[in-house]
Amino acid sequence: MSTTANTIPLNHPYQKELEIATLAVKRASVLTKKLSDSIAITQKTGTQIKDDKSPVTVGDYAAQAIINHAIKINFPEDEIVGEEDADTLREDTEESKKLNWKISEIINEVQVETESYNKKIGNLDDLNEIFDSIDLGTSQGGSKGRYWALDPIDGTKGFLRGDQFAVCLALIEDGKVVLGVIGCPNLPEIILSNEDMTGEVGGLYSAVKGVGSYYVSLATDGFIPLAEQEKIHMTKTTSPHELKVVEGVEKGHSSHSTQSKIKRILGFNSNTVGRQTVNLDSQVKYCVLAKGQADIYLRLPVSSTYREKIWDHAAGNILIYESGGKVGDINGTPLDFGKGRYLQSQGVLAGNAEIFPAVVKAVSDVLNETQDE
Ligand SMILES: Nc1ncnc2c1ncn2[C@@H]1O[C@H](COP(=O)(O)OS(=O)(=O)O)[C@@H](OP(=O)(O)O)[C@H]1O
Ligand SMILES: [Mg+2]
Ligand SMILES: [Mg+2]
Ligand SMILES: [Mg+2]
Repeated sequence: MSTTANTIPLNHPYQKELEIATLAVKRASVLTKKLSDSIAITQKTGTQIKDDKSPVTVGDYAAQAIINHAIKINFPEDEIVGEEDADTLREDTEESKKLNWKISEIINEVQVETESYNKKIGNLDDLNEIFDSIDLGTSQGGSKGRYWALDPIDGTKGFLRGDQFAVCLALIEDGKVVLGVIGCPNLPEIILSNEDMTGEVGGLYSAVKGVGSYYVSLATDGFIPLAEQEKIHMTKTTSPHELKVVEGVEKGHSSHSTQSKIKRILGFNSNTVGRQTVNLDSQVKYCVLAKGQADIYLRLPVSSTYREKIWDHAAGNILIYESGGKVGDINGTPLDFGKGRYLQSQGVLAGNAEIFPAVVKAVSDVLNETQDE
């Protein structure tokens, strides 16, 4: 536990929001971890074809139902910008029936396993309640008022590969993120390189505006007050040989070739680039950065028309700021979460406060050079 732990005020802002968000994300993390483990087992035994997307679909809907319900019963005035809606589930088809059965079964199972949470975040009893809860996620967001941004499973592709994924929830007020909670069910505590990831698997990362960023094992029971969690910090590293970059796995989500050019400008060479790059799906990238296990996150756009969704970055954004880092678009301009369900800007860069200006400069050099070609 951190030596600075006792400096956290017991009555920090957003205490109730943090407790509810934590219990909801934890319950959803238990659920998605079960599904993720079931994919790993069936893949090993060969009983399931690799591109069967049903576990991730069940997980997406079930996790959104659980988290939306927790928000609704505690903060009935708040809106939710959620990734999913229940339109498909309401269809009268055999496929939907099968899916619905699986969704209610796993929700029931997890509610029994985490029964002590029911007092605070309630429970879902029937399918209509589940559909209605999923459909609470239709808010358009914006620059006024209070709403939550939810990605019930971020890193769908990672989930299906048995790699990294995250349950991500953020609270936004007047377009600014004020709280973020990320459950990382498959994330080892120590990330050294693509080949070297060790320690306990499963982490919970939380940040509250003005209070800080914190880590606690997902295996802990219930809500652990921030004073008892580990306070985490970004690095201050600027030395080219010590820098570590996190980037995505999917080449369709970020431009690995542009990122290679940027890394070269930052001083990486062909001998060190492997050790200095860690590829991870989902917002676990922000968590690894906030915990001081990497210094830079590069997400250079592959297409000029793609706009990032707010639920893909809101929780990670506050985690970086509250641990002492910076986040921006390809120009280094802070991300604006008050423009609706999408960001208007392109790409994402994050880094420790010392290295961030050099990253923005390297990105600008590479993008200008590409334009001239
Ligand atoms: N073209 C393109 N560019 C950028 N981002 C895209 C693109 N297409 C999809 N997405 C979104 O990427 C989300 C997953 O991001 P990751 O960080 O996991 O991608 S990566 O595999 O690690 O590169 C993923 O979130 P989930 O759907 O929740 O998995 C998508 O919202
Ligand atoms: Mg996502
Ligand atoms: Mg998702
Ligand atoms: Mg998606």
